Amino acid sequence: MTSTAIVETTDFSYSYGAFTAVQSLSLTVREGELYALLGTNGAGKTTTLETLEGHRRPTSGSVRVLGGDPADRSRIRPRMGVMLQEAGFAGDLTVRETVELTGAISGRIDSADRVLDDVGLAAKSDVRVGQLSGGEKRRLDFASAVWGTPELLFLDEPTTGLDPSARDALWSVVRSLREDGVTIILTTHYLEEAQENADRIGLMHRGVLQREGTLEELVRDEVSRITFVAPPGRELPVPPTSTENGVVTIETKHLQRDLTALLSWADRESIRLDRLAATNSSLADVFRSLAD
Ligand SMILES: Nc1ncnc2c1ncn2[C@@H]1O[C@H](COP(=O)(O)OP(=O)(O)OP(=O)(O)O)[C@@H](O)[C@H]1O
Repeated sequence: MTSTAIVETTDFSYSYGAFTAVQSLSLTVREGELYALLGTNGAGKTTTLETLEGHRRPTSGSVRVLGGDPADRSRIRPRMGVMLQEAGFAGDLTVRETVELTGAISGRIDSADRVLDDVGLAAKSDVRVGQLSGGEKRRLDFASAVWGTPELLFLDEPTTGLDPSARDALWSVVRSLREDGVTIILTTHYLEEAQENADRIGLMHRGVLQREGTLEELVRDEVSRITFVAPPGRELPVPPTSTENGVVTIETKHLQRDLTALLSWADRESIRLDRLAATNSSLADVFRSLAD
């Protein structure tokens, strides 16, 4: 990975009137990275994306995209693909006409057959956009964003409304774009998608970037859980965090050490640990710790 900053914000804030939606955000996304901007509802993710895309001017602070001002449309447009939450295509154009029109506006060169095939819309190319299902419209949004392989791609909740196979197909296109070196900024409420695909993750809450790092860095300080049902009245080798309806829960930051202690003890004492499960800390745990 090279060290060129593709997106760089310094102390960026955005206010809607008296309400500050994004507060002092300093963020750097480097060339070839997939950065997932996650957060609670109303955290300021879309406002941030819309500013990076050049649709809003920062209230204060600086925002640089591809080395300059994102509002400089003629410079940025050929280099950037954007999949908004709602695109608003003209309903009377066909799928092919739409993707060719938005492609022409981008200034990048591509073929409608190739792009529509990639996103699974080849069979719908002559259908009018107004007749598409919600999920098919999302795929058309995606097709327009990836037309001509932009250097920088914004995906705002790209898989919302997609069925599991359409979701897999979208991620397979995203992975091949990554192989081509495309820098991607994503927002999603599907944490497992960020967990699987992002190089780095930023977590926003109430306008503030609260945590940022790789998945490993983010979950490092969260607790893992061991649960089981053990015969009552036996002293456990690791103190339980809670016991409810006979199910013992041990919360720990040392999963391997405590699980080894527990299993060795059970083996020595010939104790059966029913319904034994060990769960690693996940992004969902980090996420929950954000919200009050
Ligand atoms: N046009 C607007 N006028 C006034 N307030 C707005 C406007 N657009 C957004 N907001 C407010 O700004 C805050 C941030 O909104 P934003 O859409 O950026 O959040 P988000 O993180 O994308 O949320 P979600 O995950 O729910 O889509 C919210 O409290 C929202 O109500």
